[in-house]
Amino acid sequence: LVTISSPDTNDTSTVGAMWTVSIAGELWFALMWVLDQLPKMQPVHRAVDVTALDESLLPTMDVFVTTADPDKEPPLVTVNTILSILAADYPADRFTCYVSDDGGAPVTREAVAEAARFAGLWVPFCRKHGVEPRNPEAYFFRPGGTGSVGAGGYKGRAWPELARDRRRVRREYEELRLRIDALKAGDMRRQRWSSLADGTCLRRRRGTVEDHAGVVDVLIGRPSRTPQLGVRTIVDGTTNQQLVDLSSVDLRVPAVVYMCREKRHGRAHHRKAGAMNALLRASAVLSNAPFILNLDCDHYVNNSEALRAGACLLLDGGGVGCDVAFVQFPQRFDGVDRADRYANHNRVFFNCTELGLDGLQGPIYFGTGCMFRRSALYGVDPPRWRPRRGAAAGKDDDDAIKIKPDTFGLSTPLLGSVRVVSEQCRNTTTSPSCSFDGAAIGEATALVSCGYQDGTAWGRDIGWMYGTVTEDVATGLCLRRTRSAAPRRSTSPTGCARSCAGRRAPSRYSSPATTLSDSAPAAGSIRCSAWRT
Ligand SMILES: O=c1ccn([C@@H]2O[C@H](COP(=O)(O)OP(=O)(O)O[C@H]3O[C@H](CO)[C@@H](O)[C@H](O)[C@H]3O)[C@@H](O)[C@H]2O)c(=O)[nH]1
Ligand SMILES: [Mn+2]
Repeated sequence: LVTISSPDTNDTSTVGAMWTVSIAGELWFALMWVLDQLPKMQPVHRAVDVTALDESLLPTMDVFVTTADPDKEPPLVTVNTILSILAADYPADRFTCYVSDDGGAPVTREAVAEAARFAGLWVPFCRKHGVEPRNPEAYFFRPGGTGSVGAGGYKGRAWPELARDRRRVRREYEELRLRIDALKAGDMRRQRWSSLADGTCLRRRRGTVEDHAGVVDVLIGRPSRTPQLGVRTIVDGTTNQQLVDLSSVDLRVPAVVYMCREKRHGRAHHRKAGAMNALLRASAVLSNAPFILNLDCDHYVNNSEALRAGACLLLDGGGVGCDVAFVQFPQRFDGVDRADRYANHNRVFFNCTELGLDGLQGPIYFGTGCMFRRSALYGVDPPRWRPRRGAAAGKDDDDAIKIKPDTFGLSTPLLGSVRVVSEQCRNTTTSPSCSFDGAAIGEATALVSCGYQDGTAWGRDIGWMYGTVTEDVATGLCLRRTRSAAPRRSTSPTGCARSCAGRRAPSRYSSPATTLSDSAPAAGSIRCSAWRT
């Protein structure tokens, strides 16, 4: 730098300015580097032992899938995501898959119904042979998928039987793909036709329909509590041909609910945050599960034990599970490059930064692949932060929560469900009542109308935050925001302890990150399809 001089003139002022700017730049980058290193000083590596979970005490779970535009997010990708969820290793009667279709597209609705039908074969097949991953496209056709390899990676008992079953299921899956292609082709024809006939029904902005009624539709109801074994075959409806012998396999498939929130021209819809809050409300009056897993439609569950692993951390988290607001799974983008030259596996962020942040107050919520505690999304403080109002009377009523109607809106069933959840942290094992009857569906439809949130705290103090394009980061940070006084109790709550996870030092709600996918095969991770939209 010292030797730089202007060749044409003796004017040293230009050189001085350049020198100053470059030194300032270097100092800035040095500061950035130091700031970047500080959060990584205390990385926390967690391991879970899903076998320690008591099967009969597993809490219920609601899984939310968001999709918005069938042109940018192919319905086949959404179908595969849904199938990877339905086939997850979690009791079928204890979780519900909610699919939000923000575009209100008939093609998405039909594709979800196709997925629900195909799940009747795919889910028992996965259970029978313990296949991984449980996304059929990845299983059959991706380079890492075990659906095309020999007996080497096989976990089940009967290799010849797997080979036979796999051939048949693959044929069915290929037919499903063709049906979805046909749906898409039909949809495009319909659009062209209707745009000629009646332009008003196609008010579109950036690819998504902006004007449609709210719909809540139960595609698969809640299955029975007891396994349905002993059925000899699944019979193909058209050819009456035996497909797969499922005589000793549980045939139950988890419940599937299709939802499309109401959208009206000129109203603010708040993009994904609005869709997530609509899902939160609708699911509250249907299944009201204490734990919620959130996935974008192009992010599938790569490991069938992911739901159990997340539940493990939320239940126990090293003895203070009730203080854990969310568990963020790593996101890996598949299929771009096996050697990962373009860093699609996000190793620096998920294996380093997020673990470091876990050692501080918890990692950042990254929009997808995240398991939440419902009460945290409602702004309910964790038990050790609640004032001990009953202490003077010798009674600990920490769990008593004040729920104001103007916060949540006027729906009485919703307020009732919020009360149940906020009092539940000590005992997530008593499943809330779950109902998919006509009254509940009607209430859920009212809750996804676009006027419901007017004058309430949705998007501000509860649910996903509005007013930002990165609602994920904002929501994650708000969950850790300290609102009440310092903790009164330092002992861990004992009601939901399980022997499974790592250590914790939170301020308010904490949120472990998991790197489970890299450490052991019995682990959870969320994989992303090859593209991002
Ligand atoms: O009006 C909308 C817009 C989007 N989405 C859904 O939201 C998700 C994410 O939207 P996308 O446009 O795909 O954003 P990305 O940049 O791919 O997503 C990343 O960044 C977002 C904003 O930070 C996060 O919400 C996402 O979870 C994260 O994966 C997708 O499932 C969409 O279907 C809706 O449901 N309604
Ligand atoms: Mn996306």
